[in-house]
Amino acid sequence: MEVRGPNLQNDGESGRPTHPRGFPSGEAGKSNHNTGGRYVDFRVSVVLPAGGTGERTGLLTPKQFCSFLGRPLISYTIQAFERVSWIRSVVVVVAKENMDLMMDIIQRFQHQRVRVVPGGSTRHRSICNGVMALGEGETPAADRPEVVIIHDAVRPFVDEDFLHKIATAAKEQGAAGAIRPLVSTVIATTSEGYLDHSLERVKYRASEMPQGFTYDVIRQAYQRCTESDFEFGTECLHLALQYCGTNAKLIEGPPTLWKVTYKRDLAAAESIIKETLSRTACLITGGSAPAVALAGALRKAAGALEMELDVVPDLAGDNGGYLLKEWNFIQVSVSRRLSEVEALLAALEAANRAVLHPPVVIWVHLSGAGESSAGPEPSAFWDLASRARLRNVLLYGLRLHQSKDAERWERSVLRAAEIASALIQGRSPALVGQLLQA
Ligand SMILES: Nc1ccn([C@@H]2O[C@H](COP(=O)(O)OP(=O)(O)OP(=O)(O)O)[C@@H](O)[C@H]2O)c(=O)n1
Ligand SMILES: O=P(O)(O)OC[C@@H](O)[C@@H](O)[C@@H](O)CO
Repeated sequence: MEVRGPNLQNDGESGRPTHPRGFPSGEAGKSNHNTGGRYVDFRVSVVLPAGGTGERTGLLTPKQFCSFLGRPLISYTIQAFERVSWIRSVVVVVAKENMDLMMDIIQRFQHQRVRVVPGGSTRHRSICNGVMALGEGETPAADRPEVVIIHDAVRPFVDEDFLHKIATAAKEQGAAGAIRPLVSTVIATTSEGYLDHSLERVKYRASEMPQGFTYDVIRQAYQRCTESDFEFGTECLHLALQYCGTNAKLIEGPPTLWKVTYKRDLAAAESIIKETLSRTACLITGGSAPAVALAGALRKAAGALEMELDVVPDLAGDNGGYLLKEWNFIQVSVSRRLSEVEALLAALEAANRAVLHPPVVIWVHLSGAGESSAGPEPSAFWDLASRARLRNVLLYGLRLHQSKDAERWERSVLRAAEIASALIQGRSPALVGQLLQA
């Protein structure tokens, strides 16, 4: 039995899944927006095993459902994949008793392209259920993934570049896996608990996730493996080699690929999540051409500052998910009126998240070339920011005058990106309500 999340549908035109931020991915998984221009020309789906109980944390709540800033760990992992527009679908595998909880998380955080299938008594059984779900029933061959990425749901810090390396290598080699240097030496023990021998550490690596496989390889591996594999195995790469003769390409991954296993890992994950909160923002254009043009320039400038901007025209429909997932917003207005940013503040209040962590809102007033660069009454903006501050929202103002001189305009945009990045990183109460000039 599988349960489909909301809108597990295509964009209605091209048959491609829509990007979770409300605009379609390019052809055949080509990305056409802020994913660094990465794309693949084959179909990729993901299986996230999340059916465990997390015994080693010592907590009653399975670690994948432990929350940080009001959001379960698994939601952060799913979003890491949602940001990758060339991934067509995500299958989350959870214990039967957690299916409703998982569906609630998908609905609440408006995750797209996600479906939920029941797990098994072991990790391999859960992964197998996820893999089989990708091709079961009447799924036409043309809709089946060509590559399946398997990634533990409790490894939330995975980036698109590495996913791209794994998926590409899996397509070429049949299988690919992430590895990391060993931190401790591996030793073999005798049955009496003494040292038997130690392994030469330089010859070994830790097998991590994500891993990638062609769909045929991983499906065949699970069709052929034994009950003992299902019960005691921990390595999908081994199954591919043992049962398909497919030797995985091993790719050293970044240190961020670690798995949340013990209670201390949850504290580390929370700290990293908080630290990365200031590296993304949702930029709302309001749909006007000058604002959309500014958004593109700001996104490029912000990228150089290691900040990722997701650009949307508004927060209607699927984009409403930002109110639950994003902590930083940039509202661009070509009018001096504060109505658009007032609407954003009202939506944030309705989402009621500020008690956990103060969201940052930067109102950018873009005055057009040839117009007066006068902004709103400073006192009106100050009053609005003061009211927002009472609701734990940090509102800053930034005025940007569109210059006809291309070089001068480019410098202004870069300065605006630098100021926005500094405001988001700093979250300074002292600058709340100020109308800064880029
Ligand atoms: N029957 C299982 C067991 C594990 N997993 C998933 O496999 C991933 C890695 O496994 P692990 O870290 O061992 O998770 P747990 O089995 O939950 O941890 P523990 O061994 O401490 O109980 C986790 O996302 C876990 O939810 C799964 O889908 N189905
Ligand atoms: O064994 P556990 O279930 O704790 O964790 C799973 C890990 O073994 C697995 O994620 C990697 O080693 C790669 O296979």
